[in-house]
Amino acid sequence: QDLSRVNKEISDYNPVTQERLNAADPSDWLLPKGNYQGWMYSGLEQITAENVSQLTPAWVYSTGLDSGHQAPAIVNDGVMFVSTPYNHVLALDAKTGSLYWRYEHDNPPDLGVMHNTSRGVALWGDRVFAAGLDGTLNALDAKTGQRLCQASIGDWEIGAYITSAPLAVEGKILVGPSGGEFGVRGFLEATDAETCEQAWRTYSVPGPDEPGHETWKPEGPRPDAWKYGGGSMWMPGNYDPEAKKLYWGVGNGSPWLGDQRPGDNLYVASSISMDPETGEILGHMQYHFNDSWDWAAMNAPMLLDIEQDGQTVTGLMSPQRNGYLYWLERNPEGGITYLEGKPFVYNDAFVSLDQDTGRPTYDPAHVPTTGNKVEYCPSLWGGKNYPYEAYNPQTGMIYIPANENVCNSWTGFLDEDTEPASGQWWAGMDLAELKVFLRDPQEGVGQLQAWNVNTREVEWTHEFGKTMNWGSVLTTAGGIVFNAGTNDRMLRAFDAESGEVLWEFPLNSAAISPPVSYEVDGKQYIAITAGYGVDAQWTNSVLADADETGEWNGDVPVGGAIWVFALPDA
Ligand SMILES: O=C(O)c1cc(C(=O)O)c2c(n1)C(=O)C(=O)c1cc(C(=O)O)[nH]c1-2
Ligand SMILES: [Ca+2]
Repeated sequence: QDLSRVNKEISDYNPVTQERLNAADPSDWLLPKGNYQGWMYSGLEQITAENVSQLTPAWVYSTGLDSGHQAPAIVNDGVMFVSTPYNHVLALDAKTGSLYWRYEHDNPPDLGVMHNTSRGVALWGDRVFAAGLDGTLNALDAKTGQRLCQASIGDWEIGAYITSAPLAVEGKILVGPSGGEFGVRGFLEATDAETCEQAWRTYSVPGPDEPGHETWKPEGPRPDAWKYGGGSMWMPGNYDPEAKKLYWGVGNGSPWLGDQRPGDNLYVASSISMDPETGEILGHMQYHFNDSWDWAAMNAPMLLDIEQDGQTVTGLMSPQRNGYLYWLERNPEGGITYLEGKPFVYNDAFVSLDQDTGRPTYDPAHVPTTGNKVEYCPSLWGGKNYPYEAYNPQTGMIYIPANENVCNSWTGFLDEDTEPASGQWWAGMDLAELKVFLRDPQEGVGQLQAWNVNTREVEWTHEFGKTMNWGSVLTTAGGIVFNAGTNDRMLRAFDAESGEVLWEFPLNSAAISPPVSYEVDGKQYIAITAGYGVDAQWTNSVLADADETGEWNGDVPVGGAIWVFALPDA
């Protein structure tokens, strides 16, 4: 059937090669985070801290859909691709905003998934790869949006839907399904970009005879807990093209209660390195063993150089959902070693981190257990959730979209009535009884924090007040940091050095997608898709309802629109 409506076929499309992906030409935005290292950094410098206050909309395009728009605009040589909730893909002229084509994925009519979002597409050759909530990976003709082939990765009926952006590496398209709340055993799958055939699949929970399987002790209420242990890989990873190593994040354990799956539970709540040819797991850093908070570790660490004992080492950095910022070392063989971890928000469950390994010591009062009501901070959504942090090599700072001051409590139970991986909620807690609250009801929540990579200290913090921050961060060679994601629906520009607010603009809806930058015909653009929904909207309304100060805006408009900004013509 015809899933793509073609308005105007794209002529002379510029095919995407490994060389182009490795080089990350700043006029393009070919990867979810701009480069393989995961920096959310643009080398363009036409828009500067001095002139950013003159930014004006160049064009706006309504997606025609509501709910949470989380995809960055992917831009290849003047052509923009945006994926939406319910898996539409729009191809647009990045300069004018006129539509080339719209692909509407044929999700089953009875599709029901917990997060109906999409975090972007992958480009390879003359194809666009879009995952479906139904668990498919779809290869589209970049010129027309026609579907050329399809792979079945997950199965939404067991809870293995896909929200992640796929990542293209050396002719393979890598993506994993969600399912950490549904008793799905997580995995990452590589699909051949040409044939849509499976190249490899690696489970994040090791099976019998695989290293790490011993961290799933057959001693709890379910001796075979590993079979449905969660650890979904629901965010796109990063890649070291020189060492040819993948870096991916692994999500929470399933169910959420660690005492129902005794042991450390590798590779839940870990960053792992993998061989892109075979999918073999080569190294790991588990941030917190036996995850019991849904804190997960789904965001891959950024690849950057850091200073350690007066030496420059190849490193990894990651502000994790558990509220700690980590400095790690990576070696060419894929090994990952811990250097340091520091809290960027209040965490009451970690008493300390082991100096050599980073392994936390827990305060048992704040570790959820079966049969008990337990309170902990940060909340299950974490000190930050899926939004991307950014790294600016010119300032030497990383910029973290943080949420301080949010805590929660819930009661764990052993669910003996539901089959794991049956598509039914299987987290071992009842969402209807979840209580989300502020540690200090007078204080605000959302922040943008700037940390110096080498001194390992905070340089500045912007506090947004009575709102969460669900916005990914973009930083540029023009000395700017862009961030949206707040309930006042502003897109803001900050001075990258000082944190001063230089510009703000109210979008039609709050934007929870990553801002990006690109260039066409010598002009620099900033693009962001607005469209509030999913957990950002849910947490905001919970906190607005609980607010007693009257300062919390619970009335945020919805609706998807792609916004593109530029400086006025001289
Ligand atoms: O464990 C998982 O498989 C999984 C998947 C997803 C998802 O696919 O969006 C989310 C989460 N967990 C999650 O814990 C979470 O807080 C979350 C927020 C959102 C969102 O889109 O707002 N998705 C997800
Ligand atoms: Ca989860």
